[in-house]
Order: sequence, then C-alpha cells, then structure tokens
Amino acid sequence: MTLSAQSILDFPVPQATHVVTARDAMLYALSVGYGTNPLDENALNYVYERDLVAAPTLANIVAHPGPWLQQTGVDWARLVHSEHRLMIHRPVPLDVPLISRSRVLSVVDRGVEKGMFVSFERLIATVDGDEPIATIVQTNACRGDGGCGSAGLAPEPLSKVPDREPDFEYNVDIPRNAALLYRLNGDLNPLHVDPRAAGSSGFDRPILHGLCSFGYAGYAIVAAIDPGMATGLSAIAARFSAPIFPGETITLQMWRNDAEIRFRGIVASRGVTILDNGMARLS
Ligand SMILES: CCCCCCC[C@@H](O)CC(=O)SCCNC(=O)CCNC(=O)[C@H](O)C(C)(C)COP(=O)(O)OP(=O)(O)OC[C@H]1O[C@@H](n2cnc3c(N)ncnc32)[C@H](O)[C@@H]1OP(=O)(O)O
Repeated sequence: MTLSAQSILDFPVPQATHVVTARDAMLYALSVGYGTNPLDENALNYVYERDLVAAPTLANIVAHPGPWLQQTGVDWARLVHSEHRLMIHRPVPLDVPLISRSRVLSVVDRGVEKGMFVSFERLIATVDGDEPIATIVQTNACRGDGGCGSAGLAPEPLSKVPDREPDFEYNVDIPRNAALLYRLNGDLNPLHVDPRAAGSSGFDRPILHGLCSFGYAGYAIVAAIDPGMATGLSAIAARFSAPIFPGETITLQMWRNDAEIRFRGIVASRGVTILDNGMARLS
C-alpha cells in the first residue's frame, strides 16, 4: 500500500469487542499503582473482588483495535505513543459486552526527518443499548514516516501547565517489572520488554508503555488529593514528552483549580519531563 496522508485518514480502523472481567479490572489496577495501600477500604475496591469497581483509566485498555497503523504501511517499530486524552462517561462495567468504534482524525506531516503525528478517536459503548462509556483520542508519533502530506483536523493542542510553582507534588515509584505486568493488559509491543526490539526502535533499553505512566498519573492524582481514593475522574489527558524507564520515580507536579488539575510528570534523577500539558478533571 502506498503511504499517503489520505490513505491513512481513510483507513477503516477495525471495530473491537471486549468483555472486561473482574480479573482484567484487578490486573489493570495493580499494573498502574492501585493496591499500594490496600489497607484503605476504598483503595481495596479497585483490586479486590468484593465491591470491585473499575479504576478510572481502565477504559484505555478496553476494546483497543490493536496495531492497526501497521497495516497502513507505517513503520511500526519507530512508532511511539505521543499524546492521549480520555473522557470518561461512566465507569467501565464488568462482564458486559463492550464495543469500540474508531476513526482516524488527522495526519500531521513533519517531514522525513521528524515523521508524522497520527491521531485517532475511539468511542467505547455497550453492545446492547449503545450506552457511551468513554471517548479516547490517541496520537501516535510515527518517527519513521513523514513527507506524505497532512490530512484531517488535528485535535486542539493541550495547553501548557501554569508558569508558577506547583500547588503540590506526589512521588510515584514505577516498579522495575512495570512493563512486564502492564503488557498483560493487552499491549504486547516488544518495545517495552525486549532489548533487541528497543534497539531497533532507536532506544538503548526498553521504554515503559505510555498508557502505563498515564494510568499511574491517574492513580497518583487521586491518591494525592484524596488518600481515601474515593474521588473519581471524568477526564484525563497528557503528552508523552519523553520516554520513561521501568524502575524510575515520577514526581507528579500538580496545579489545582477547583475540579480541574493540571499536571506534569518529571523524572528528577534524569532531569526530564516525561508527562506534560496534563489535565485531569475530578468527579
Ligand atoms: C493493544 C495494542 C496497543 C497499541 C498501541 C501501541 C503503542 C505503544 O505500545 C507505544 C508506546 O507506549 S511508546 C511509549 C510512550 N511514548 C513515549 O515514550 C514517547 C515520548 N516522547 C517523545 O519521544 C517525543 O516527545 C516525540 C518523539 C513524540 C516528539 O519529539 P520531537 O519530534 O522532538 O518533538 P518536539 O520538537 O519536541 O516538538 C515540536 C512540536 O511537535 C508537537 N509535539 C511534540 N511532542 C509531542 C507529543 N508527545 N505529542 C503530540 N505532539 C507533540 C508539538 O506541536 C510541538 O510543539 P510545542 O512543543 O511547541 O507544542
């Protein structure tokens, strides 16, 4: 297939179905930090089958259409997840058939040196009744492609975090086995675990899944604001501005304006911002 912005824009992203089990929900929650303090009654609700509820960011792994961009001719090994937005309409129900319908929103060409950004939207709903569960906009940086033109309407840029000291900070330790655990949610991209695959993608070691650090951010924002973990999220979005490696500590810097939290994630040991332009809405 000839790679062109229009052919990517027109690509029929496959629909996907998914029934999320209690085990899926508990695995996901554990893989993004929940259960660190299981003595708290509310925190236990995400990781224990009694009164189990889905972690707010669980929709990210529901009915993902898989590595469909590979089928358009994009160099999959050079692709990284670059931005993610999740709007939560209701918590992911367990043991209920769910479906995702996706469409490509935009291709932004940055030339052969830089590659291109491809954004797509995924709507998740119940199969019976078509009740909306979540709307997700994912942007991938296709670093090995570019020069094929732009098409479609790119999402509005996420705005920058405030230019002042953060209102509060929260450290979150990413376990050394985080990618090995997170991949069991369905993203088996070898970039995250296999040193050879990481090498062919241009990294000197495997990098963490973007959606793993994103899930940790969702967990940490709630944990920082409400140690009882009873607060929900109705939206969360961020830019993956640099890779993070399993075993590192993210310092989440947060600015609060009522129900809206702006955030940034820093790996202080390397002096690198790994999550930027973050926004979360409490519910
Ligand atoms: C179940 C099946 C699942 C299938 C999914 C599988 C996919 C996953 O497995 C893959 C992953 O999880 S990869 C891991 C997570 N992602 C990363 O680690 C990427 C980290 N980011 C980078 O490397 C660079 O920011 C990079 C490369 C993204 C961009 O860096 P540069 O090219 O140097 O850009 P820069 O010059 O800094 O910025 C110029 C302008 O480009 C835009 N931009 C920059 N970074 C962006 C980003 N991350 N997202 C969106 N847009 C971005 C901006 O317009 C920017 O201008 P400005 O800074 O003024 O806004």
